[in-house]
Amino acid sequence: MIRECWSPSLRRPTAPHFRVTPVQGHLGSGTPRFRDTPVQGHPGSGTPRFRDTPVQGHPGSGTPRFRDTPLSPNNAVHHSTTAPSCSLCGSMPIGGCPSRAAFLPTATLGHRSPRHHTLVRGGSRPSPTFSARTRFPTRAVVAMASPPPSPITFVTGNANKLSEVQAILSTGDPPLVITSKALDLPELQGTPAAIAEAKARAAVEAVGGPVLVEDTSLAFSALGGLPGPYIKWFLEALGVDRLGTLLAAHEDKSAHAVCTFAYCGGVGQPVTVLEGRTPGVIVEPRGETRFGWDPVFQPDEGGGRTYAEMPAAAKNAISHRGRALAKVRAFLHTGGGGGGSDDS
Ligand SMILES: O=c1nc[nH]c2c1ncn2[C@H]1C[C@H](O)[C@@H](COP(=O)(O)OP(=O)(O)OP(=O)(O)O)O1
Ligand SMILES: [Mg+2]
Repeated sequence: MIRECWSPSLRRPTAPHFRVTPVQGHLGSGTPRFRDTPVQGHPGSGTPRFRDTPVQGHPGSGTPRFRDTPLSPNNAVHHSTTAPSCSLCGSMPIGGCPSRAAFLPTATLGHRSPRHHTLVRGGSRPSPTFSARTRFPTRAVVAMASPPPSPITFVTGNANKLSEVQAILSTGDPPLVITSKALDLPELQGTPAAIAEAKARAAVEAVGGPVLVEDTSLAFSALGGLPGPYIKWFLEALGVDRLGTLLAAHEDKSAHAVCTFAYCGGVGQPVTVLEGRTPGVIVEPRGETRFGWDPVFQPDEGGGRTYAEMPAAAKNAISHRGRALAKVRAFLHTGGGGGGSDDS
């Protein structure tokens, strides 16, 4: 079986730009996954973007590290304000609602850096039910076009990711409706595609319906692609100011940001993986320290600015996340997600 995806700019596709090809026997899942296989004429199709690399189970990966409790509609309204989040990586601490926010011990979150999750506005500790780490706006509803699969839930523990995804999907053509759920899913070691797929499988078990997840990498050319999907831990260990020291001994400061989305329509259904990437260089930090490694990543197409120096819309227009979401939108709106598209 081959599914085909088209450029998002084409409402009625006329020419396939890439194919989403099933791959068997990945991670012992028993069901095929799909990988995004470059074909003729697709930008960046010169080399395969995914490699099938066996992934070993990561200790403790079998279960989510944090539990979450579904919010009632009332809660969703109550939490409609912006939740506090880690100023460095965007992770959201317990109590996304400012009126109920509380401190969460750094160790509980697996964050070793004291700069993470230390500032959370007042309120008491949540009830034991909320051993999950966060509450945050759980409704990311935007205008609905031709409905892809019923509500798609974007599962992430990162408030900054969520807001970028909301902004991109709501302004895109066609717009896409998503809801969201704050869960910190287990992350395996392996390729970005393998990690994203495993996150999707964990997410679909937790949500029970169509889910979208993503995993973000920052790959340094001089280091053979590392930190890659492990950037989160390097960022936490070094802080954004010292991230560049990893390249101190190298002249080549080039890097690329990669966003790997994985979509799964339901429990037991195949996972589709779609990737966006943006090339750039690692520089001394410049701009607002708001989201992860934005201050040290200067995209080649950014006019000399770092991501952190760019307005949100400018970043989204060329970002790894924007590019990946363009593919996600095209995939879903051409019936790839199993929803009611008439494109055949
Ligand atoms: O556009 C971005 N600009 C700057 N930094 C970024 C970006 N996107 C992700 N990041 C950071 C967040 C995390 O430190 C690491 C990715 O790790 P990653 O596991 O994908 O994210 P996460 O754990 O925060 O959220 P999630 O619950 O969706 O896995 O890079
Ligand atoms: Mg993560």
